[in-house]
Amino acid sequence: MAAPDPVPQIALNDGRSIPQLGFGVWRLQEAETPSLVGTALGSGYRSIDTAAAYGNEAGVGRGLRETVVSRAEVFVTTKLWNDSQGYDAALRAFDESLARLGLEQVDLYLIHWPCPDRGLYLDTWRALIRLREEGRAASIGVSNFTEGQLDRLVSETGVAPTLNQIELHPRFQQHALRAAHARLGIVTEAWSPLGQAQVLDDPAITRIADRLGRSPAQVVLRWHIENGFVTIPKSATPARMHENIDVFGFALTQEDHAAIAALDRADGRIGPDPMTFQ
Ligand SMILES: NC(=O)C1=CN([C@@H]2O[C@H](COP(=O)(O)OP(=O)(O)OC[C@H]3O[C@@H](n4cnc5c(N)ncnc54)[C@H](OP(=O)(O)O)[C@@H]3O)[C@@H](O)[C@H]2O)C=CC1
Ligand SMILES: O=C(O)C(=O)[C@@H](O)[C@H](O)C(=O)CO
Repeated sequence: MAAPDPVPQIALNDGRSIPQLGFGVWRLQEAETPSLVGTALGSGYRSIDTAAAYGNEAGVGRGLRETVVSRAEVFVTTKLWNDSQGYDAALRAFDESLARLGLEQVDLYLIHWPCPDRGLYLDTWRALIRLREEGRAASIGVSNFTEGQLDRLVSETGVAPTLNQIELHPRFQQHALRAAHARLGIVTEAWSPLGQAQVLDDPAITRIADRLGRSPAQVVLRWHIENGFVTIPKSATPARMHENIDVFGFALTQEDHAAIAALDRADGRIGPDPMTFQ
């Protein structure tokens, strides 16, 4: 199989950068994770997105240790789960994640969900700022935060997250939140970029795929790339993992973008609502 073109880097507001396309590992079983991480790295991925809640941080760590790719070449993201919010609890949870990963530092540490009813995301953010100051989390960010919650982090601490990882795919395009990110200098990272495969059989996508001689997943991922998002598709299927990173050798037209823009729906959310998810 030919090697795909290299993945571009996206600049973060702290002077660092993140590969624009990475490998998401939600729902990978711990036992299969090391070998699939190895396959991803062999396919050219240099960014892995895990979380304490995924139960596979140890598998990610093992996969990283078992590869010939050096640790310095791989951007590792993990996330703090909701029951570990609060200043001291967040510091403990971070230590536990590092121990499971077997790493001394992660490239990016995220608050997984804001959990507004807990009232702790601001204290949690202060803990992440400390972790960044200590250098153990090279960059820090959030996931599933709303515009109001992002504004509050910035106004209370003066530190904007590097990125906000949010549900984003052709059926749920998040225009308002993306505009807030642009205003605050926050990168948009898309989770469930393929809409958990539910958008792949949409005729608007398959028509473009047929014309370009590409797969529907490649069309959707190319749409993310051309919009400037960071994106983290998941697959447990080696051929699809390779296909998903091979999206840098073709381009969509303005007509393609218009057709995909028309797929946005007010009720297109697949995952939980960040305002209520605990
Ligand atoms: N911060 C957050 O709250 C969240 C973060 N995430 C992150 O985002 C990542 C990606 O999101 P996820 O929800 O997994 O969904 P995705 O949108 O990445 O879709 C994954 C699904 O699509 C299938 N698939 C992948 N590639 C192809 C392809 N080329 N052709 C056909 N089907 C394909 C996979 O099947 P198969 O595996 O069988 O190949 C799987 O069923 C997660 O792994 C996680 O890292 C996800 C949800 C929430
Ligand atoms: O995958 C993630 O990162 C999530 O947060 C999801 O698992 C989320 O918890 C969910 O979809 C629960 O149904």
